Amino acid sequence: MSMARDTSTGARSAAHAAAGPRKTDEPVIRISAAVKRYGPTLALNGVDLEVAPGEILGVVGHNGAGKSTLMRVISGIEAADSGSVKVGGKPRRAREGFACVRMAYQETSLAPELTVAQNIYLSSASMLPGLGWRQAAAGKAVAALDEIFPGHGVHPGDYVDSLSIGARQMVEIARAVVAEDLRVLILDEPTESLTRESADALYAYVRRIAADGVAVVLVSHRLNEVLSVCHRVAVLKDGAVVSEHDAASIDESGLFAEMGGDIEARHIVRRASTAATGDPTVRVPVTTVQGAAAEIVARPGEVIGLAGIAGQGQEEILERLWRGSRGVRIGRRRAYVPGDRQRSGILPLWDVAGNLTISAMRLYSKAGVRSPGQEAGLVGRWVDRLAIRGGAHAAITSLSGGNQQKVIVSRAFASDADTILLDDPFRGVDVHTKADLYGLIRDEAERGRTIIWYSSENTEMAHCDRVYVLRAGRLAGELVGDDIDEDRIIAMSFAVKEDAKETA
Ligand SMILES: Nc1ncnc2c1ncn2[C@@H]1O[C@H](COP(=O)(O)OP(=O)(O)OP(=O)(O)O)[C@@H](O)[C@H]1O
Repeated sequence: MSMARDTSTGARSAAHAAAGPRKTDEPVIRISAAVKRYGPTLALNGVDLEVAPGEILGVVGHNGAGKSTLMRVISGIEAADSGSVKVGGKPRRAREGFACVRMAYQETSLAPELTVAQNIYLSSASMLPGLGWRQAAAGKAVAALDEIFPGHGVHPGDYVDSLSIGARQMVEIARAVVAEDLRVLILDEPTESLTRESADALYAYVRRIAADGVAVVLVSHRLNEVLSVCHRVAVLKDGAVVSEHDAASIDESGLFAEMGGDIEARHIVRRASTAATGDPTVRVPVTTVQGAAAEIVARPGEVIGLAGIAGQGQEEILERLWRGSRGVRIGRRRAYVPGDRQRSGILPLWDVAGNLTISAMRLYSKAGVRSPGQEAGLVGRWVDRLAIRGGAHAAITSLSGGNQQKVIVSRAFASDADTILLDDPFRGVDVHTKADLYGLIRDEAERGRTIIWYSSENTEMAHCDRVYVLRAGRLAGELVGDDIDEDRIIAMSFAVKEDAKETA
């Protein structure tokens, strides 16, 4: 169960002690001057990159820098418009792409209405028998999941749609490694939805296969994880590799600076609420870990955090608030920002403007007649405010993952909601943008809005005025103001003896 990121130096030195790239071998990936355009967007602008067998390469860069595009080109799903891309010394074959490259996607590529085993079959049919494929696929699925994520709890007969976002991510990774001749494994933001234990298990697996000679390319906004796990890091900016480093020779600040970010933005600047006033307008009855009746409350102008180990009831509280379930008190004007943009976030057939204004349309129409001018103004303001790369009229699906998430956040804040519910909304958003979003949350609270925010990143909770820590669906304690820090949240998430004191 996850709570925080592994920043331990122990993990880092262990990684660097692991077998490294095989310098004597030919690079397994060799890219020079790769260019890729999507209409007017130059997604790759002359990429040069080499990766050796057994090497773990980190690729970092801001939202829209071109990371996912580069990964699609390395896997051969898409061809570069120009330049040379070779894997295993050979160019891409039009239909197959690069057969020895497998990729686990940021947005899982699984078919939601099929089972885990059926999904494994779909992506690995060539290595499974025609007769008895069902059992063979189930066997492969279990073997891969057991090897990477011991104790995963996923059954091959489970329908993907019924799985949690974390379990789907595990299946996505397992699907990728079931391959006949795996020489390159690409992991695109693999840990955004994983618990800390699962992330650790994944990285242990990555080190094992790298030691066996598989090249691994890890794309992540979690710079601490990249530095812990990778041998080398390439920084991508505006579609080009602007620098490459041995992981041991650079730190997070250095990488961040090269990505083009403001280094200060990484540091949490707590801004205490000055706007929180009056009686609570939001009330949710809960039970404490000792079994007593209690309430989670929020006032206008407050930023309230829901914290603890993932899956301890935080999302259920948001859902009760969103639905206005029995016993819950909340105003009618409320907006919800999902973390799972694939399942409940984007409207894939609409453009950015449509996705952004859907909740605010009522505000900009008179007697049912819409006002395109006002809507365009609203969209323009939010596209500028959050620097949504792609602009108002781009198809939402053409945006990078992080930019799609910005649109969903904007949608909620652009509405007239006075309570905003945030369900771990910043997955896949780069560090710099996150800092902007923290500022946005605080500004909107100052305007009198109530923000209720679940985050699986405990460090983010320092932006809240008060934090409720949950354990096994119950309230384990409350932290206020400067007392909110990761250590206390973790202590409350696990504490048993101190419960009486915490919730007194
Ligand atoms: N299919 C597509 N159609 C049009 N534009 C695209 C498409 N895919 C990517 N782009 C554009 O190419 C640029 C690079 O996108 P890409 O997804 O590679 O960025 P990224 O670095 O992976 O971002 P993130 O960190 O947000 O996932 C963006 O401006 C994006 O809007």
